[in-house]
Amino acid sequence: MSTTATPLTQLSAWKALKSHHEKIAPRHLRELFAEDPQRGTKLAVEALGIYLDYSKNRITEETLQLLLKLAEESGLRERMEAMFSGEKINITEKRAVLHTALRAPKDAVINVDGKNVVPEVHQVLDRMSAFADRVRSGAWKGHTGKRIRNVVNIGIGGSDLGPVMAYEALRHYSQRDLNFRFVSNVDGTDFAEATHDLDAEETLFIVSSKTFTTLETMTNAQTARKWALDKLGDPAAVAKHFVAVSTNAGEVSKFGIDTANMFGFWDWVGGRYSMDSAIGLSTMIAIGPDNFRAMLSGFHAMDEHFRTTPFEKNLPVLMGLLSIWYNDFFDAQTVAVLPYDQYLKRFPAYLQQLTMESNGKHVTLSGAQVDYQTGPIYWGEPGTNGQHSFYQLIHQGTRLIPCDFIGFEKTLNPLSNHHDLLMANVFAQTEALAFGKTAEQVKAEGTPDWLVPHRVFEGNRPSNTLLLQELTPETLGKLVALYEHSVFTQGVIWQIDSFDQWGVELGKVLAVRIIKELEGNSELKHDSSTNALIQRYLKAK
Ligand SMILES: O=P(O)(O)OC[C@H]1O[C@H](O)[C@H](O)[C@@H](O)[C@@H]1O
Repeated sequence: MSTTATPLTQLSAWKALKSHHEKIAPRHLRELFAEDPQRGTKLAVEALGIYLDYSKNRITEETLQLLLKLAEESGLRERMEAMFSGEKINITEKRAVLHTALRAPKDAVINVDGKNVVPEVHQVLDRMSAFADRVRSGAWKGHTGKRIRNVVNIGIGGSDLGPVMAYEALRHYSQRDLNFRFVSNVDGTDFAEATHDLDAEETLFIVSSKTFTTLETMTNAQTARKWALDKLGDPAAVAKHFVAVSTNAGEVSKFGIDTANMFGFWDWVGGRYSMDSAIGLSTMIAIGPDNFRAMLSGFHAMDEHFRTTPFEKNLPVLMGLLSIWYNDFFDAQTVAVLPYDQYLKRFPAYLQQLTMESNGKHVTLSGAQVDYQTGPIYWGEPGTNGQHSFYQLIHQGTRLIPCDFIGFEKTLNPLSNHHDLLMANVFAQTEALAFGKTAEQVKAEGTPDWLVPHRVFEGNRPSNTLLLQELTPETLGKLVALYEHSVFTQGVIWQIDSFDQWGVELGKVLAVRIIKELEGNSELKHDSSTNALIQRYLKAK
């Protein structure tokens, strides 16, 4: 694959956007809405039951045309095809990027190095389904003959965030007589608190790690093994209480898990794109194979939408382009993701890895230093909690924070008027952010002059509103894939490798060196700060 492209800032659409931005920056959303009474429905798209209202963005028709031209000039269409067809677009690791194959239908053909990967994907899904059914029905017994009541997923990064997010998101659909826990942090507290009330005879550990070498996960897995064997006595118990999810059969056997109890995946699945591979085993046990497959069909529907829909109606492309607009032209540093659904409470955390590990890059595919900003910081909390915490800064602070509001037309828990109150807040927040409140309006309310400036809302603060029908496994699949492809769109435009994560390495290597120093008496050869910190810790130990 060629890595030489016209530098981003030399593209004609980029240059045009630069000067266009000067025209748009002083314009207020109040004026833009006043100029076109249809704006609120014109700048909106609906696809796959997802309604994206992007009218409350600081854009005009011209902005949109220029952004769409930027996507064309960046070769988005070709790069998309390269990804979907299994080209090795992760150039620094020489790997294909095929999370889309994980949700492809059985009869699809997707070749990697001349081999169709789809049959293997479905074989693993079938094995997962059979296993999940046995755990759910109680047919799978622990070592002492008791049925499994607790499922503990041990993993970190992509081997944790997807499973936790999906479990929380789809809790409504989960089998309620099974408990699910997630252990990720190497801090012993995480394991201790997750297991303190569990009976080992009824507990199944899923050790999830793509590489099966990750320090945190291996440490937690060893601790789990000891915890289980201390209570169950017999090393043969491992076979009934531990299964592995990994690409590395060798390390799985070394750990003592029979590869018959291993569910595999492939190096063309990135960790942060792996929740619908075998890494989703805990999700499948929770919601059942049929619901899991419904989730995969949601992912697939969004894949097809992304691949086949013209850019101007393409949800991930539009969202990706809007993110570029604020990040690169307005110098916005962050994006707030605000789901108005308690079940999506871990969605912002999940998105942090997806977006920031993917697009937190400072060189282009050819290794040149970029001279523009790449991935913004993603953050957020579910509404309405965030409103009583950090929204103050979004409304009246000095920074521009584009927001994604996510709401559902129907609730899964219709208690009195809760859902109306929740949704009223979504609509009120986006309205307040966009239109604010002028000094005249504040004065007209009888506010004393000295207080007026404090109570003025400038407005002109942009947001997207995503309105979905109902939170189902299928909808979740669509929503996650929407963000995956938005991240891809942005990475293509920035000309970066969105699929490696070298930035995680240095800290890991240094930690390994320091672990030895904490255990032994070796001489400390760090800088004066690191030396002093380590010495202080060693003294107190
Ligand atoms: O699944 P594992 O191999 O254990 O990796 C877990 C995580 O750790 C790494 O450091 C990467 O930064 C993540 O992308 C990955 O998801």
